[in-house]
Amino acid sequence: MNIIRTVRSVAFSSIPNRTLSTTRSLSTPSAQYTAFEVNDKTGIATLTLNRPPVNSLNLELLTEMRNCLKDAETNKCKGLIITSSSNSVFTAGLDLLEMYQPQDERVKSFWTALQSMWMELYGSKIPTAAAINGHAPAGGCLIATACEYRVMLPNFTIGLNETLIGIVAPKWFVSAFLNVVPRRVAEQAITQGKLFTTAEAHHVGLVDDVVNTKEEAIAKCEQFIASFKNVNPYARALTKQQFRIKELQELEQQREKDLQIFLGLIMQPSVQKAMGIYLEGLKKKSKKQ
Ligand SMILES: CCCCCCCCCC/C=C\CC(=O)SCCNC(=O)CCNC(=O)[C@H](O)C(C)(C)COP(=O)(O)OP(=O)(O)OC[C@H]1O[C@@H](n2cnc3c(N)ncnc32)[C@H](O)[C@@H]1OP(=O)(O)O
Repeated sequence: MNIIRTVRSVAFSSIPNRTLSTTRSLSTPSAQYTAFEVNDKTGIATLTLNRPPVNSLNLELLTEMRNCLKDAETNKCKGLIITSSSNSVFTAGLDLLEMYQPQDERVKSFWTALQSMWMELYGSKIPTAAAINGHAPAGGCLIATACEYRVMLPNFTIGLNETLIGIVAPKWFVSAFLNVVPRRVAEQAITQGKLFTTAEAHHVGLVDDVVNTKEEAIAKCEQFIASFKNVNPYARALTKQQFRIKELQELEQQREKDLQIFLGLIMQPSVQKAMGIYLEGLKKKSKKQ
């Protein structure tokens, strides 16, 4: 696999136009699981999740994602695309190992990092798009629905499958899902823990477009971001905020309560048992392959 490096704090306005190389990626020693590149010509940033084998979202990956999101906004990038370095998994969602038999302080930091990353992405002032080039269960779906636009490759799955693991998708997971699919579809799917195939997701509006390759997916995201080229960025950001402020304020005001509810739920012996069985099943399946 290519080693992807990360750019930090590169002001887009300070990047000269270059004809040969059109992306800039600098390394920072702290970035382990993400690549962050800014296209010199378009000003669009791409955040690539790179934590093999399945990009499961642990504390470190979530923290890196948040830093990249902040950088994209601070550096006035024209938009942000999130994708994966894997050919088959966008992200497998939250790292179950962070929640199974967890250490007290770490699991608190983990959930707090998830809240922060989500608020940064959902509330981002710049246009955001997900190029979903693989499976996107649970936390993967959360990231996709926090973006303004989603394009997906065929024959993968996406959805909030928490109930199948014996856990509950918090309200803010559900509210972002509700932005993109009708309430009746959402209630049925989330209570069932349904994972939609790409075709089903497209049918219900969970994804906006379906294309065959990652390159086409990135191009679609770029087109979406370019569709704002004649729109005042400040007016756009304030307008977007009007649509999203309620969920953001709700979580901001209830962060501690949300954390305590999360801890209370995952620390229940029955939930730990269900998670253990689920993880065991994943490991058995993985060994058979
Ligand atoms: C009232 C309000 C209350 C609120 C309370 C809050 C409660 C908590 C809410 C938590 C919310 C979020 C939930 C999540 O995001 S949980 C994660 C859900 N994810 C999944 O179910 C996906 C599981 N994975 C898969 O289905 C598959 O891995 C895949 C993504 C389809 C990819 O398949 P694959 O064949 O390519 O890879 P596979 O062989 O299965 O896996 C390779 C190794 O990776 C391990 N693994 C997979 N997923 C995870 C994961 N999410 N976390 C940790 N580890 C994972 C897998 O076990 C294999 O490991 P190994 O190689 O055997 O060691």
